[in-house]
Order: sequence, then C-alpha cells, then structure tokens
Amino acid sequence: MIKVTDLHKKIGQVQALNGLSFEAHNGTITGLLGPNGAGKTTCLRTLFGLLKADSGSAEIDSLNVVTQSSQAKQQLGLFPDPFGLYERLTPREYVQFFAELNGMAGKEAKQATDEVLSLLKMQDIADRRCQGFSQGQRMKTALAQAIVHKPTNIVLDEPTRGLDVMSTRLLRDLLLMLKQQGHCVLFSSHVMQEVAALCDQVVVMAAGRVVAQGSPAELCLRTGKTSLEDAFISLIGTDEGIAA
Ligand SMILES: Nc1ncnc2c1ncn2[C@@H]1O[C@H](COP(=O)(O)OP(=O)(O)OP(=O)(O)O)[C@@H](O)[C@H]1O
Repeated sequence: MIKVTDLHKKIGQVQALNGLSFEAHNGTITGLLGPNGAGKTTCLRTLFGLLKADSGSAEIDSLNVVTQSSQAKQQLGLFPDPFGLYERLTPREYVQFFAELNGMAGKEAKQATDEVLSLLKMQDIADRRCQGFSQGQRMKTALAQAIVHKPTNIVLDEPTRGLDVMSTRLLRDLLLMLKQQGHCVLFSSHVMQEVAALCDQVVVMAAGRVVAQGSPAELCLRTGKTSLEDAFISLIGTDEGIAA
C-alpha cells in the first residue's frame, strides 16, 4: 500500500506539490491522472526517495520513504524506461544484476531471476542481448527488472509512452496479472483510454493537489458525464495537456 499525506514541494518558483494526499491499495490499479505540470512525476520521484518533500509524508507499506528509506525501497518496484536498457546485457544478466542490487545473494538472485523470466514468459529471449529487441521484449525486460525482488508495490511513470499498440496491450495484461496477484500498482498518465481501461481507482491531480478520487464510473457519475475524458475536463476545468 502507498500512502501520501499532505505533501508539499516547491521547485524553484513552482509549488509542484501543494498538499497532495491519497492512498493506493493492494490488489488495485490506481491511476494518477493530471494535465501537464500537475505534479505527477514530482509525486513519484518523492516516493522513490529521489526528491525530499518540504513537508508531509510518503509511506510504502507503512514505511516512511525518508526515515525508513532502504526498507521502503525493498517494497517498491520502479518500472524503468524500456528504451533505456543497457543493450549489451541479456535479460537474464540484466534482471539478476538488479536482483543483487536489491540485496539478494547470488543463489537467491538467480532463482528470483528464473522465476520472473518464467512468470513473464521470457524464456525464449532470456539469453539474447537486449540490442535489437522489439518494444514488447524491452518492455517485458524492464518490468522483470522492476519486480524481480518481489516488491508489494509497483510504480510506473507514464509507462506506455513511446510503446506501440501491441506492447501497450501486453503491458496492460501484465499489470492486470500483478493486480490479480495482490500487488499495489500505481501509474501516472494523461492518456484517458489507458486509465479508463485499467484503473480501479483514479486520483485526479491538478496544481499539485488531488481534485477528485474514485473509480472511473464514480467520477463520471459525480460529474454527470458519460466518459472519463469529459469527467476529467469538468473536474479540472480545462482540457490542456490530456491525450484521448
Ligand atoms: N527540475 C525542475 N525545475 C523547475 N521546475 C520543475 C522541475 N521539476 C518539476 N518542475 C515543475 O513542477 C511542476 C510539476 O511538474 P511534474 O513534472 O511533476 O508534472 P507532471 O504532472 O508529471 O507533468 P507531465 O505530465 O508534463 O509530465 C511543473 O510546473 C514543472 O515545471
């Protein structure tokens, strides 16, 4: 479970987070939805421990990301940019390296790597170098890296950016599988279709704070709209920075 409480963060002259509070639960896919500049990435960077909030708190499985940073990180999987993989490694080498970085010893890391390669049905590509991989193969390798240490929580910042339709569909299926397994999945997006298709809960953000939270159906009901896109525009009062 991920919980952020009254987060404030000023970057330069910009109040990027301005009292942000929400929870994302296990067995649920939660979407952080907001226009450009709403503060989504700033929120996720704070969760990763890359940014320190000016005030407020962020917790991963009740572990404070600042004061219990290493334990919190054990329970957090970060989905990296699939286009930024180190091309000379094979997925097996890549994933095992990250398992070890996350504190697993040699044998344990090897076993965890075997398990995740099998879970994501990657045996056919496990021992090929990443160079020349298709988008789907890169995406699976990136996801394997994020979940090899079996974190409860998986966080993705605009995960489908740059992916083609097939890879996007594949990622969607994999995130649904992680949800079925009881993980807490949190991702940021401004792509309505993606959020509507995947999310149980949507946290609508604007100007660094939560404007509304609920299931896509609840948000439509609350605003009297028939689509999430119309509900979103009604909630934030502008259609700037959204993608249909
Ligand atoms: N390093 C930085 N320097 C200056 N301003 C920043 C920096 N990082 C973030 N900001 C500002 O903080 C605000 C929130 O940015 P953030 O990247 O969190 O938004 P976002 O919701 O992820 O937007 P997008 O959908 O465009 O990625 C924006 O006004 C942004 O310009």
